[in-house]
Amino acid sequence: MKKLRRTMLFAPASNPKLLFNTAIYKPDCILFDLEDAVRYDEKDAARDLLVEAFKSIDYGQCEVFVRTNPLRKPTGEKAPFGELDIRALVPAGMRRMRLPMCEKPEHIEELSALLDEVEKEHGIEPGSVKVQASLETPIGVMNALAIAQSSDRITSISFGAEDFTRTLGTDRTKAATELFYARSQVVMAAAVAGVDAIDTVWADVSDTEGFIKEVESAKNLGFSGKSCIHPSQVKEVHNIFTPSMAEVEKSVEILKAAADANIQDGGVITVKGKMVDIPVIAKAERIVSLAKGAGLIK
Ligand SMILES: CC(C)(COP(=O)(O)OP(=O)(O)OC[C@H]1O[C@@H](n2cnc3c(N)ncnc32)[C@H](O)[C@@H]1OP(=O)(O)O)[C@@H](O)C(=O)NCCC(=O)NCCSC(=O)C[C@@](O)(CC(=O)O)C(=O)O
Ligand SMILES: [Mg+2]
Repeated sequence: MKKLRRTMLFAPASNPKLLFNTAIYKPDCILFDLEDAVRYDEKDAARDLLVEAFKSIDYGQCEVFVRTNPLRKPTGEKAPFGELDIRALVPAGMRRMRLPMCEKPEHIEELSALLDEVEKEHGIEPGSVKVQASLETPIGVMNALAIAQSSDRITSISFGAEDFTRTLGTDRTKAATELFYARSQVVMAAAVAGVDAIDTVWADVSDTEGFIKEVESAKNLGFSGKSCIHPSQVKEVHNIFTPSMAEVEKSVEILKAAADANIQDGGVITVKGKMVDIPVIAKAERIVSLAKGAGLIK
């Protein structure tokens, strides 16, 4: 059954209330942020709060990620907080992290070497900490496939449109034409590497209509889910990324007919006048797997 990552709800780790409350909105994943949503002079306090949260709060079914600070500045020099974040949070229980501003496979290799060291030092199973590489610059997007294939730790890659448009030197528009090539590159790299692709945030919380259009477009492009910044966005994303009961029933019917006709490995039939062959069967299996993951069917 596919692990669903339809929603990743960002919550600044410097906000103690959000450390307690975010799971009640039932996102598939919570993404506690230590990077851009945390003031520079609150980075150490936010990390300390998050360490305590990991030790004392049960997040239930939510998969908990931390967006740490990066290990490197854009200039290539060592960045101030990334290593401190990892050395404090892995022993506290962090097993999923997003690396922001990932630009090349060497960034993942450096991170993986640090994680190897910290896991060993604390007697944690090697490779336990899984990584989502965040591609937020033209060079990061151009290197998407090499990054996605750079380590067994990578289970997903994400796209960050705010930093992407900043570093490209353009504006983020509602039409999103400036993002089309980059988004396509990210989903194709994820498909080739066999990992999930998570789309970027939508900052205008009040514009629900625009948000829904963007989420539908992300799903149609091939993303597995979307980063969210506000609880109100979670339900909309789940609605769009969860198959409807009509789709599920149709898929179950296709799978049953394919099994009865024994065409899983080749051959063609029609179901309700529509052709069913290997790709159609595979898509029906995907829908059934998503429906099981969402608890729609057993
Ligand atoms: C925007 C705002 C301050 C508004 O808060 P407000 O409190 O004014 O909102 P209200 O509507 O009043 O909240 C109603 C109730 O919901 C609760 N509530 C609100 N938000 C909640 C939440 N997130 N989690 C749990 N609970 C929440 C709240 O506590 C209240 O609870 P209650 O009082 O009990 O009713 C808040 O949402 C917030 O901080 N968002 C996250 C911001 C953030 O992390 N940004 C960085 C990530 S993006 C980025 O970096 C771009 C990127 O890097 C990457 C990429 O794109 O992927 C790139 O380059 O592109
Ligand atoms: Mg960013």
